[in-house]
Amino acid sequence: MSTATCARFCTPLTSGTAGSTSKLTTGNGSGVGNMTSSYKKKIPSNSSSTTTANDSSNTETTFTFKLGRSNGRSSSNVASSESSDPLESDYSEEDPEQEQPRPDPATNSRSSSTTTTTSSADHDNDVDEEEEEDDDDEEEGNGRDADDATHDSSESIEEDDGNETDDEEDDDESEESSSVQTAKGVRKYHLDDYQIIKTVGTGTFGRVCLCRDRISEKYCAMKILAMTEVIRLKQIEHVKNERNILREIRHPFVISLEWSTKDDSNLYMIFDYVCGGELFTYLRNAGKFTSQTSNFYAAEIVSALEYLHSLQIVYRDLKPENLLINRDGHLKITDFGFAKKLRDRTWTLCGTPEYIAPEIIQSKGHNKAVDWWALGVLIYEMLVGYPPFYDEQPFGIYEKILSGKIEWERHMDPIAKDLIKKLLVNDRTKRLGNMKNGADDVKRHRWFKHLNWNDVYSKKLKPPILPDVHHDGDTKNFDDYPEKDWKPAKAVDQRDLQYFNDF
Ligand SMILES: Nc1ncnc2c1ncn2[C@@H]1O[C@H](COP(=O)(O)OP(=O)(O)OP(=O)(O)O)[C@@H](O)[C@H]1O
Repeated sequence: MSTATCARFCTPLTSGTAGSTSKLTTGNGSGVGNMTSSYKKKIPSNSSSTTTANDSSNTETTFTFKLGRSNGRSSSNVASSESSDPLESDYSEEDPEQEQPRPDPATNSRSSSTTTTTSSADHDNDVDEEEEEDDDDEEEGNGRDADDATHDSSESIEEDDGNETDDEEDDDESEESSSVQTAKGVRKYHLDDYQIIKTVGTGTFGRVCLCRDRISEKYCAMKILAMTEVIRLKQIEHVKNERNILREIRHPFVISLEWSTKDDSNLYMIFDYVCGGELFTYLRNAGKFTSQTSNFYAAEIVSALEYLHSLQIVYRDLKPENLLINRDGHLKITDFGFAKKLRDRTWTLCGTPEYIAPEIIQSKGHNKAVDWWALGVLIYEMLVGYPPFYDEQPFGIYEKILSGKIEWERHMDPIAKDLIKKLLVNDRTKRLGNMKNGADDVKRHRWFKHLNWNDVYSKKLKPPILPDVHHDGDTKNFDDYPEKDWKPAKAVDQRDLQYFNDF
């Protein structure tokens, strides 16, 4: 994500009203326009065939949506809270001009994002209904998810986080000085250890910079999130989830969090620097990938999803923008801002319109199955060059997702097509990856039959693309962001700082 405007938008998903744009400028957005135009050209005006791949449930759900700037790259969505917290009340901004969805299949880039939530009444109904039909639920416990719109306040966040991933000892230490982190047991970290070199990406709340660790001399990426923005956009829970989950995980195809801290204005997360840039860029430059190339990336994602799901973590934001290519050509999944540790289904509507699963739109509660749906969308997009459900407006995208109709290219690899069809099944109890054999069903699909999955995990497969980089700190694969655009974030007061006590 390297766009000028906010990459995440929140929209309450409630009956009958239309939301509007919330424009959040955080950078200059250079380098995105080309992507947009090449994407536009690739949206077909008609297709060779259309099939219905699933049970195409009807829905009478009406929703509001918030429009952001279309720029060829999708914006992530965030879940909006219906909390009465005054800190959160100014988030939505009305824009009557944007009220009507205007589906136009022949145009444009990936749509901007939305954020939606559902009413508590709906949730209650859904719980009963879904518990009967979803055979994957039992293993995820009985607790109602803290992302439920009615519980999406900062209070519930803290309760949730405390039970799930927090290490109290670490929290105390980082709170005191923001210079000590004991997870590795050997080093005292301090922000001054990091020399900021250059901005390589922007996000909803701030930016990601290339840094040099003065102690180890390693390059790393520092994600800087302005606390005022995190609070204003009601993303306290998601940001804490992100940090807590990242602290828990380690996998070859998942970004590694080295350290995190805060001061009185920003939250900081230090990651390995992945110098190859986003898969999105390579895909847009190539137009589409071969079946072999798509297979390679899909296999690494399957390996990562299997790992995350084994920890009851649902990722919820799979898309080419969040897949970085390392210098060795292997993937690193980044941006765990929507990741969620499951105890049961979760209800918050978040994700990116083109990648959202039907059960999210229908507010049925959702679980790991949403990641397998998104994998189907991703494989399609890699092979075809654009996503299977496309419209200028999120509303139109949602309609297409729910219709279950997929347009297929005539010359598409039939085995890959078969896998996509089995992933893009509306009924999640019949979706590959979400049935009783879990990820094994995906791994055993014919499209992957040539693979040794241990070799995949051990990075023994030959990467199809090696990024053009000259050294580990090379930034040529990232857009340029004028550094003078950045103003120091405002310090938050003591009361607001408490929201981040355990960060
Ligand atoms: N470890 C990394 N190495 C190199 N670049 C990175 C790294 N992490 C993030 N980036 C770059 O910065 C961009 C923004 O990162 P990220 O998506 O994590 O931020 P975000 O604030 O969560 O964004 P969003 O608001 O879109 O969710 C990425 O798309 C990527 O281009």
